[in-house]
Amino acid sequence: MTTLLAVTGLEKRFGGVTAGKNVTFSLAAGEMLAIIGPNGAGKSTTFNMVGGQLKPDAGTIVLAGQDITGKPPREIWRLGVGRTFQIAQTFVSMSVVENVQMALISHHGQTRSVTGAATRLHREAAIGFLARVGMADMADRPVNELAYGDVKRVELAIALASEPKLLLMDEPTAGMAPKERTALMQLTADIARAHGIGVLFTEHDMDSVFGHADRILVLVRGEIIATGTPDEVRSNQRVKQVYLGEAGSQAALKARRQAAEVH
Ligand SMILES: Nc1ncnc2c1ncn2[C@@H]1O[C@H](COP(=O)(O)OP(=O)(O)OP(=O)(O)O)[C@@H](O)[C@H]1O
Repeated sequence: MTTLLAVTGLEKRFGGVTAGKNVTFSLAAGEMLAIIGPNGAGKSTTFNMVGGQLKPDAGTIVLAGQDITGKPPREIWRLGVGRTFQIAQTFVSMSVVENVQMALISHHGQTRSVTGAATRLHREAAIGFLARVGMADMADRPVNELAYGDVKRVELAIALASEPKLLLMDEPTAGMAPKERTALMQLTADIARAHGIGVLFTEHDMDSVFGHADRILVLVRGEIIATGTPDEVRSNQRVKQVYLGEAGSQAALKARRQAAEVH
């Protein structure tokens, strides 16, 4: 598999706190990589260094052969690192398709030239992205009338509209019911594989992680203590000791079995 993202020796300190220490990993196109670990382990820090919101103290981040280390977020986004965001309150009264059109307008750098014509621009392309997430038939509904799981799918379509090579998802299933979580993660994995998009995500929900990640990276106090397939990570003794515990390990096993039934 081709390496999409290569992260080498990232370091980040906040005063006396080590939030990243020799963080090294790679991610292939079409791969779902989860970062897990206890609160304060450095998951968001790692994420934000890849997205450009934080500058690493040391180390390199290479995306599709291009060094993006320490570049500003907007440039990193332009070079192909997308991110899912909650739809802002100001946009929820707009329709589903208009939200995706706005993302396309921004992606094509047309924000300044748009006046009142936004409703017509990129409508077809926007519906194409909605079709990818199974929301084309809801295109003209206002976002604030949708069920929460559907809002999450629209957020995914918005992120896809910038045609990212790599998609960052920070706790994508937070606040969702278990069934909706599975559906969103499965949809994300299908899209990632079909379009060769790499997905880096953090998640506290063990079912989402162990059921849908291709590989998992375990961070503790800024350091990677294990990387591997869900089964390798689940049965790793150190991970069991310092993070999952017996209950977490059992939950992970259950998630693996459920995922195997679905596939
Ligand atoms: N801007 C900052 N200033 C100072 N300390 C910070 C800052 N951001 C993070 N930290 C510290 O760095 C460590 C790692 O934090 P980070 O948010 O990356 O962890 P996390 O794994 O994402 O945690 P959580 O699961 O709670 O979201 C923590 O000790 C945190 O307090």
